[in-house]
Amino acid sequence: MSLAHQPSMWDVAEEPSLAPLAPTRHRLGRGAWVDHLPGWVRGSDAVLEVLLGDIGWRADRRQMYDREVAVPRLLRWYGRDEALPHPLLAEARETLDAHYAPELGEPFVTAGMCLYRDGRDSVAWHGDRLGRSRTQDTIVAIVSFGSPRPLLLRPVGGGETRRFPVGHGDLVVMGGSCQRTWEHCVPKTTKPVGPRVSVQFRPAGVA
Ligand SMILES: O=C(O)CCC(=O)C(=O)O
Ligand SMILES: [Fe+2]
Repeated sequence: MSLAHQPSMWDVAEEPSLAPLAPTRHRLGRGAWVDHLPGWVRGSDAVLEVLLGDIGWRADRRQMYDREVAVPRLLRWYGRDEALPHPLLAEARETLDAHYAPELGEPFVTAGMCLYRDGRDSVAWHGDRLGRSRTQDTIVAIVSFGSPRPLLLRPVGGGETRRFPVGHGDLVVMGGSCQRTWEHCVPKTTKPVGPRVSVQFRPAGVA
């Protein structure tokens, strides 16, 4: 066998794995906080490749006043009983469960996914307030893959905007009263950015 055909470490994509879950907590005020851990997932390329594949992404439309408009991102929802498309994501959910159980008191059950195809895709200012999160504290954990985009947060009713970069393999966790007392968004950008996939883990009854 010639040397040229021997597999070398350079040919083999890094196996995805998780760094120790030791995020930095940012207290936002009003009982809201954000935990941020850049680079939580190592070797994220293999996960991104699966997420950008044919996993059943849906283009939604919604009513906006008197017209129907395209939702500016693709969506995929994994309910309680559906296997996640990459084992690293199941491991991430288990690790998040163990870490946040003392505060959350219940497991993360669903995984909502958004695919931002380019800078024209976005999510407008909102809180995840469908369900119990409208009235109760909860935790939403987001793992990002692909091109970095910022997640912005601002207090409901106005105030200073906080900016958390969410890049390939980064973890951002919104907790406490964050969904009720703050809003978040991923703005559009005219910069040339590639696709980004956001994986949001939520407890039952929160959306
Ligand atoms: O893209 C993100 O990380 C945020 C998505 C989001 O806020 C949502 O789907 O509720
Ligand atoms: Fe959200």
